Amino acid sequence: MTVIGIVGLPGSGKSEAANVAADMGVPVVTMGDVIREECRDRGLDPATHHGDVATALREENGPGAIAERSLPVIERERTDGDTVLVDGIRSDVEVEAFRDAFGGDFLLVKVDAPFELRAERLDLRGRDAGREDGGESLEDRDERELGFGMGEAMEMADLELDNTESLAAFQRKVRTLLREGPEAIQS
Ligand SMILES: Nc1ncnc2c1ncn2[C@@H]1O[C@H](COP(=O)(O)OP(=O)(O)OP(=O)(O)O)[C@@H](O)[C@H]1O
Repeated sequence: MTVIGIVGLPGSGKSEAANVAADMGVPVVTMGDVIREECRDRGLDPATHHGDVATALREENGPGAIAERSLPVIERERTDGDTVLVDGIRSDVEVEAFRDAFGGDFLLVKVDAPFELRAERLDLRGRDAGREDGGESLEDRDERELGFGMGEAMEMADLELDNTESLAAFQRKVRTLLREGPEAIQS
C-alpha cells in the first residue's frame, strides 16, 4: 500500500491529479473534507466555520492536528491495501505526521508549474488569479500558502511532477505514477 501525498502551490495541478486518481478508482482523501467533518461534529456549518475550525484544531492539538485527523480516514480507505491519494497537505509538520504514520509507504509528490502558467490557468478557471475586485491575488495566495509551511513541505518531496505541458500529458503522467509507481516517472 502506498499513501501518496500531493503538494504544490495554488494552481499547480493538485486537484487535476486527484481527479485522475478518482477516475481510476483510487481513493482520494481531501484534508478539507476532514475539517468539514469536524465542523459537523461540533455542530457548526462548514460553509461559514471551515477556517475557524481548522484554526481551532491546530490550536487545540498542535500544527499536525489536521493530518492526525486524516489518519483514520486514510486507514478506512486502504481496505484492499491499495494506493490512497491525499490532497490538502499544507506544511512540513503535516508531512512529518504522515511519514511517522506510514513510514516508507508514504510518497510525497510535488506538482510544479511556474507562476505565469499557474496564473493563466487559474484565470481560465475563473477564480483566484489576478483579481482586481478585492479578491486575493495569486501572489498573496502563494505568500499565504508559503506562510503555512508549503515551501518546506515541497522541499521534502520524494518525486516531482512537472505540469508545464498539456493537461492530457499531465494526466498521463499521474496515471503512470498510480499504475506503475514512482520508478516509471522521469520528472
Ligand atoms: N497542464 C495543464 N494544462 C492546462 N490547464 C491545466 C493544466 N493543469 C491544470 N490545469 C488547469 O489549471 C487550473 C488549476 O489546476 P488545479 O485546480 O488542479 O490546481 P490546484 O493545485 O488544485 O489549485 P488550488 O491550490 O487553487 O486548488 C484548473 O482549471 C486545471 O484544469
